[in-house]
Amino acid sequence: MDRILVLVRHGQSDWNLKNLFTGWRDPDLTPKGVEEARAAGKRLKALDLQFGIAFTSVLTRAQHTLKLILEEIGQPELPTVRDLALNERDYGDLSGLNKDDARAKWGEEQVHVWRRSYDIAPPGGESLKDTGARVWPYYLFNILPPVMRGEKVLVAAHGNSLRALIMALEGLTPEEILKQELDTGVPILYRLNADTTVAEKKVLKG
Ligand SMILES: O=C(O)[C@@H](CO)OP(=O)(O)O
Repeated sequence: MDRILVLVRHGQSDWNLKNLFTGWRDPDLTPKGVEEARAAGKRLKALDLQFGIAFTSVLTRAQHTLKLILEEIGQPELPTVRDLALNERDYGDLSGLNKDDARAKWGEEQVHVWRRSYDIAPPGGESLKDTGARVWPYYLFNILPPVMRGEKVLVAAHGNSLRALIMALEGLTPEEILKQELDTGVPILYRLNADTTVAEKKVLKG
């Protein structure tokens, strides 16, 4: 039996383009982001996967990406669950600020720690560890069961909520997850073993 899980970060958002901390704010995709999402759909279509269920966050950029992928693969009516457990890491007080302005104000090093450290949260926001504390149980109780039943599962979410998920899925250490960057609109296909560990990982880049 195939146990297939596909993770995809949303296409470029308006605030990715403007270089703003986004978190739980809700910008839509740019035209480039729309293209990235459609291209992701085309790459998945070429694999001829019939998905059984999709999961996404409550944020527009992830839902829009999912909608475009589902159109491309010819499954626009796929049952979809939306949950804020999959939302982007909450950037707290940094939300809406320009990333270069933040570096000028607080310094390169501090901003890097806020963006990529495992357990240091930006002021008023979540660390990756905090994000994992909501993503991991959601994965275990909601996403993993259909995968293990053989339904192919598609998850459209965000850079840091997916980094948290990947950390658990691949058993990465806090040091290893620091270096993991996810491209917008690039699906990652996992095939799982019967014991839920990863048998195979493919990054579906154009
Ligand atoms: O702004 C955000 O919410 C995220 C993702 O775009 O940014 P970062 O690259 O700092 O994790």
